[in-house]
Amino acid sequence: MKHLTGTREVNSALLLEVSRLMSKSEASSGHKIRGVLSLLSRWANLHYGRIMLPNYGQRALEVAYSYGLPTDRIAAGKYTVPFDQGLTGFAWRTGQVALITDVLDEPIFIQRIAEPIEGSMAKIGFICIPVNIDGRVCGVLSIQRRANPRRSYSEDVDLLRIIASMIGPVLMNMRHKAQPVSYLPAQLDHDGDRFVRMSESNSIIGSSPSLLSAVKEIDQVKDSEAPIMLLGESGTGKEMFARMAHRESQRRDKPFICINCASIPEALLESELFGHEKGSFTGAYRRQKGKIEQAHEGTLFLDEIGDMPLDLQAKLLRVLQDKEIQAIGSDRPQHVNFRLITATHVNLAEAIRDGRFRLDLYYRINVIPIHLPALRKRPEDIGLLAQHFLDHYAQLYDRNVSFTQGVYEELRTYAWPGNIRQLQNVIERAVLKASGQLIGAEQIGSILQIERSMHQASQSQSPLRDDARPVLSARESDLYQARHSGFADPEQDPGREESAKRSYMRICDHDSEQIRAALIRTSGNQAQAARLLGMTARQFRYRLAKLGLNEEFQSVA
Ligand SMILES: Nc1ncnc2c1ncn2[C@@H]1O[C@H](COP(=O)(O)OP(=O)(O)OP(=O)(O)O)[C@@H](O)[C@H]1O
Repeated sequence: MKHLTGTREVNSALLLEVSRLMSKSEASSGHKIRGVLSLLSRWANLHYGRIMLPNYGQRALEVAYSYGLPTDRIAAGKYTVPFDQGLTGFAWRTGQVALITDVLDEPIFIQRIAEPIEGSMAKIGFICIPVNIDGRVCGVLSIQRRANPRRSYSEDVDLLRIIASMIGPVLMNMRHKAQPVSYLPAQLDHDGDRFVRMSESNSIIGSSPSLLSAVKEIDQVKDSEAPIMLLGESGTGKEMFARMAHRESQRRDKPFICINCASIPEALLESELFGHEKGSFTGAYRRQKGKIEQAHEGTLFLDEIGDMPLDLQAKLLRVLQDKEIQAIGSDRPQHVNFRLITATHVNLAEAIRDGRFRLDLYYRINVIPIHLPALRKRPEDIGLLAQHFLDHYAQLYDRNVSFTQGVYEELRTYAWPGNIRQLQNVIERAVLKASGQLIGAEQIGSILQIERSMHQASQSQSPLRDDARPVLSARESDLYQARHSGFADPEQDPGREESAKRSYMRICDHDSEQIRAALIRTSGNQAQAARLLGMTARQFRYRLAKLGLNEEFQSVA
């Protein structure tokens, strides 16, 4: 490229290279699109290219492919743009090219979606080009560039229009190839076919009558204020349903606040829920809003409510009755208005009988109980979900892989004690381990064999009941408070961002045998072992230490 200096010369060479890339039959669609974005950055200084695709459930455009953007920020939704906002939203709604030459100077531009170029935000332009399939906008190609006297914006727009027209068919191919069938409540009343083909990641996937009836129940009560209680085994999608209920409600533009009552140390749960005033206890350096207050006007999702300590149950009941909270150390009640969704996998009737759960609270929160079926009870969904996760991980890891026929049979005959989360992990592992383009029944069979033995090992071990709720040392407690008060220095605490992904997990979810087995399988690689068990690296290290396995696995990475 060094000898190419004129814009026209660069563009012609680039287009030639792009068409070569597009015609490679062995390359996956993800590989092709990312390759194009990389060429645009390296050859034409059109940086941080991204293809934004719609998530109809969230009414927003999300990054589907990108070049140069930090993956953790993509995962955190930093670049997500609501349909009705910003330049990207404008291109999406109108089908027109949208362009600004200085992101700092444009009021409609959403600043968070731009990245500095060579350390500076000065004179950065942003271009959004609609990507069409059959004349309809199906996504948006967005790109950043620096002011450059040698490249005019109109030349870049011409180039990007051609590129977008080449990307459209690739996206269409993927749509045809992918089988995920997703359900959106908004489509409930549309004709007899209650499923729509879409690629958005947050959709509820399935076609079984039991799943459909749960979705329908949510749909029927979406605009009511009555509390919903989601009942189901771990990994059946309770949190996903809670999010859907919020997304579909009139509170959708307000916060969705989620807290897992089982995995926050008892001593800290009250402050997490109710907040605290500055100086109300050691380490309370400033006022901290509790989750209930954060959920004001939105939805509060209390996961594993069955594990809430009795004294807090009484306080929660009062909040539900009076619609007021009082932060720790405060004498001023504060009005709150939120929709409550709770979830539990424990039998609350038993907990009430044993005196571990208040009957009056149970009546208050169990107004709309919704049962989420275990995966083994709806085997017809397994194939759809497996295909959906295959598609997702093939894109994520840029692998061009598909299943052979026998795989579905293999998957259907397994009991899935960990439900959809377990299926998701199994497919992710299969994609990562695939050596060719086909994933066969044998490969899935051997992964399931390991799953079986892990499950048996966990059944035969006494569950780590005492550790079900993490107990923190005084120092850990201080660190926790500091972190959650927003005072921890991220440099000192690299796990902070990571922990935001999946805030808490119970230590008994993965006992020492599972952790040992995962480490053995990954030859001691803790990051991979964490992934196998569906944990973040930080959660994994925490459990390793808590289970006293640190020394045993000290020497491995
Ligand atoms: N119907 C579904 N379609 C697609 N993905 C699903 C579905 N249900 C669950 N999942 C996926 O399975 C995983 C587990 O779901 P989720 O966390 O909502 O389950 P849960 O019941 O809340 O689990 P836990 O009780 O352990 O917290 C998530 O990654 C979620 O995206």
